[in-house]
Order: sequence, then structure tokens, then C-alpha cells
Amino acid sequence: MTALLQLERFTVRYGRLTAVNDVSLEAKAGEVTAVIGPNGAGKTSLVNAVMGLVPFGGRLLFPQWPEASRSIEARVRARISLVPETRDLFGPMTVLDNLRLGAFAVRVEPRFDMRARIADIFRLFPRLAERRDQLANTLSGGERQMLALGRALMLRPRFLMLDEPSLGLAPLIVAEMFRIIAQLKNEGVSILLIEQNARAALQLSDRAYVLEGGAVQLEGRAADIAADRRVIEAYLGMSTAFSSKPHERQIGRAG
Ligand SMILES: Nc1ncnc2c1ncn2[C@@H]1O[C@H](COP(=O)(O)OP(=O)(O)OP(=O)(O)O)[C@@H](O)[C@H]1O
Repeated sequence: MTALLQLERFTVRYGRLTAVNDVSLEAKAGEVTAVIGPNGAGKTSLVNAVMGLVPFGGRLLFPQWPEASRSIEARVRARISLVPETRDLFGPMTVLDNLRLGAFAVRVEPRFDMRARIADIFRLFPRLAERRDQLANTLSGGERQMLALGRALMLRPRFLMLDEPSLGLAPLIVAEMFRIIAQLKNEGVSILLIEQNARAALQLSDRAYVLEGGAVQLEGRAADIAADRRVIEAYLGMSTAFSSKPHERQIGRAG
């Protein structure tokens, strides 16, 4: 399948600290590509640099949209979207206005229909519809994550990057979030998924990369990575968000 994103010897440095070291990675069309790894592995640095928010070394290519690697604006115009770990909502603005801003870059396109797009998002997240006039900074953690994802979807992204969509969410909301990511995948959105919740990420991914200390330690089909003894010991032993045993579930901040 065709690659949407190709990284070659991709490196991110902050002064003397190398956060991402010589990473080669490919994300293919129609697939979910997961990047898992512990705190400080370089996952956020990687995805922020791919979006153009942080400088990088090495090669970054969007083979289908060569112009997209030039600037953040060009990436957005190519309908590449990032939901950052920090959510970055416009706190003093309403849910509705945050969604409208998500389509800012494409609102002049022919046949653009703001109402239809907002209706799509509200179908996906009925909770947001109920809170359409509420200010973003008064939403719960789970609602904020829904709004951040909804805002990114206003672009109708062809390539969606999600940085820790389950972070800080209660187990039920985490399950809901992964259900929606699976639905987006079924609708044909190509996704780069950064996650610490390795079990859930590997379940819905096609390919996966394990990042540690800024470098790729393992890569392959998600099913093979999930069956790898080192991954089971390091990442899957305690990651039990979907465990059927309540006492094993992760304790998350209430959504
Ligand atoms: N702006 C920055 N300036 C200096 N160092 C940074 C900066 N951002 C990140 N780092 C460092 O780079 C390394 C990788 O951080 P990064 O946030 O990319 O990791 P991560 O895998 O996303 O971690 P987490 O899962 O905890 O979010 C860390 O050692 C971090 O302290």
C-alpha cells in the first residue's frame, strides 16, 4: 500500500538533548500506524516535528502531497491534522466556535458546507452537541479530548495524527475514544496513533513502532508486536484498560 508519510533518519534535538534519534518510519494509506513507548521516549517530539511545530533533521516526505512538507499551513491545506497531547483548545470560546475554527483553512473550498461538517461531528460526539454553547475551558477532560478530535475532523483529514488520545481519561471514555478511532479507520482515514496504552493501540493498529530513548527498538505488524515477549513484559503486563476484571483496570482521571 502507498506510503502517506515517510521518515528517514529523522532526528529532533532540543539543544544538546536528542529526543528523536535517526528514526525511519512509514505510515501507509488506509492504515493505523501506532507509535508506542514509555514516558520521554520521544513520541510527542516526533509527531510535533512531523506536523512542523518543532524543527527536525533528516528526511520527511508526504509522497502523495509533496508540497505538504514545506510548512504547517501547507500540511493543513493537504488535510493533514494533528490532535496534540495538550489538546490546545480555544478555552474562552464555545464548542461550536472551536469546531468552526477547525475548518478555517478549508472554508473557502468549493462546496464547503460548515453546517454539514458540524452535523457530522455532532453525530459522532452527541455529548458535544448537547454542549455546543458551552465554553471549551469548562468542559471535562473527556469532553475536551472529544472536542480536540472533533475540531481536527472538521478538516476531513486524509492523514490524522493523534497524540495520546486516551491520556488522563476514565476507562469508559478511553474505550469510547478507541471505538471512534476504529470507526474513523473504517471510514478510510489514515492514522498515526501515539499511545502509552499499548494494548488498546496495538489492537486497532495495522503496524506499530516501539520507540525508546528516541530510537525505534521494534517495528512490524501490530499483531506481531503485541505477541513479542519483550513488548508483553514491558508494556502489556500492566496496561489493562480493556481488562474484563475491574480490579485490573487503569485508574484514569474522570472524564
Ligand atoms: N521543548 C523541549 N525542550 C527541551 N527538552 C524537551 C522539550 N520537549 C521534550 N523534551 C525532552 O525530550 C524528550 C522526549 O520528550 P517527548 O515529550 O517527545 O516524549 P514522549 O515519548 O512524548 O513522552 P510522554 O509519553 O511522557 O509524553 C524528553 O526527555 C523531554 O524531556
